[in-house]
Amino acid sequence: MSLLLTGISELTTNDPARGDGHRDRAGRGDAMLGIVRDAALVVADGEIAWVGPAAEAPDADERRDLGGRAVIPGFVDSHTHLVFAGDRSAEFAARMTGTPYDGGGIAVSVAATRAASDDELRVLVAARVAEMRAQGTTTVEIKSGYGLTLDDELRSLRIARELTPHTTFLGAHVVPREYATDRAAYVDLVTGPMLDAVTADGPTSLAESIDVFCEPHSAHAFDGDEARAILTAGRDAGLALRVHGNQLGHGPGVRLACELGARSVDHCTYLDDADVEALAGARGTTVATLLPGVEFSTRSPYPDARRLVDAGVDVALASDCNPGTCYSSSIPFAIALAVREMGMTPAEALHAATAVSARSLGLDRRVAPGQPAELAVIDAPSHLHLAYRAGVPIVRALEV
Ligand SMILES: N=CN[C@@H](CCC(=O)O)C(=O)O
Ligand SMILES: [Zn+2]
Repeated sequence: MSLLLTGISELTTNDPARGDGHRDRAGRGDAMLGIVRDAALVVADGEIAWVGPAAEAPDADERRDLGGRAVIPGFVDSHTHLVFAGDRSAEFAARMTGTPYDGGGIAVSVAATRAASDDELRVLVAARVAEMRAQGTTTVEIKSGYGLTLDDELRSLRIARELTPHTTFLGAHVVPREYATDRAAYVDLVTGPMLDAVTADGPTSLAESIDVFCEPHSAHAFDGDEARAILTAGRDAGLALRVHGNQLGHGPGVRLACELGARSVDHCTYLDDADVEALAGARGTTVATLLPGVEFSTRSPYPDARRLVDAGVDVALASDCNPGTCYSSSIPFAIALAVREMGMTPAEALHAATAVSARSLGLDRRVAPGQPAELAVIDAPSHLHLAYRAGVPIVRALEV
């Protein structure tokens, strides 16, 4: 069964070979979006079968007129912590009156998550994924990290795997309270029995990647040496690497991620020149994933996306949906913050939340024949409205 979608005022393909590209007043272009105006699309068996100008569209079994709306690739949310129970709204309220974030609240979510049943967690995670889809996210990465025992980490990954193939083992989220006086024993547990169990049925059977919260500015997180041990063990076990780095202050996370060939280093809030140079040198391998919902929710300075883009760094945007630093699953919110607060153009922000975040998961997010039909539709004629109409629910996954 094939479906012809017409009435598309603007189709973002993420294929620079398409479209003519436009420049804004500062000379910044949108050629990377590969925009086709007055476009049509044919979808068959869940895949894109044809893309082009409506005037040249072929016939199909069914037709649907989108009434002059814009169509974009579905958002790829490449950084989330959806497997948790409870919330930390009181911690958020305290931050708004000056209490700084230091990662200590993660223990509260660990306790609530351990206490929840499998079915309770399953219902919570499924609802969060549905909430994301209703806002245009069609692909999601989900981390473990609120279990922090072998059994609780495994069940977090199993539940996440029911909803996405893009799962990440984050046993090294923080050192749990029961190991506070013997951090080395916890690193041994993560790099030994936990990692063995995660990869027991084959390297990527339960987790695609391993991640670590590398943050010397938090007493709860891991320093550079601990992070190196965790990441090299994960790499030796066949997992791709992701890093939480440079969130609360300058630190070794970004350079470690670039050195070890991580797919992504996330946060990148505090960067010195050497970090930016390392990221630019790692272009094509390591993506800098910015999470502006975190700076919003922790009252921190926003990362300087303009500096990174101008230096030639691959910059992605993701939500970091989690109960502590950002309980927002909204990629349109992240895009609006990136444009308003971080110096990205609307085109750069959309590209970052689709093509570049996809690359950080090893995916191709172009709208092209043969690609999965992972699309979103905007109740507006162009992608500019994503940031322009901030806070208004105008984008959703396109059901085809
Ligand atoms: N920084 C570490 N992990 C999360 C926060 C988790 C939490 O506070 O519950 C983050 O990406 O910001
Ligand atoms: Zn995170």
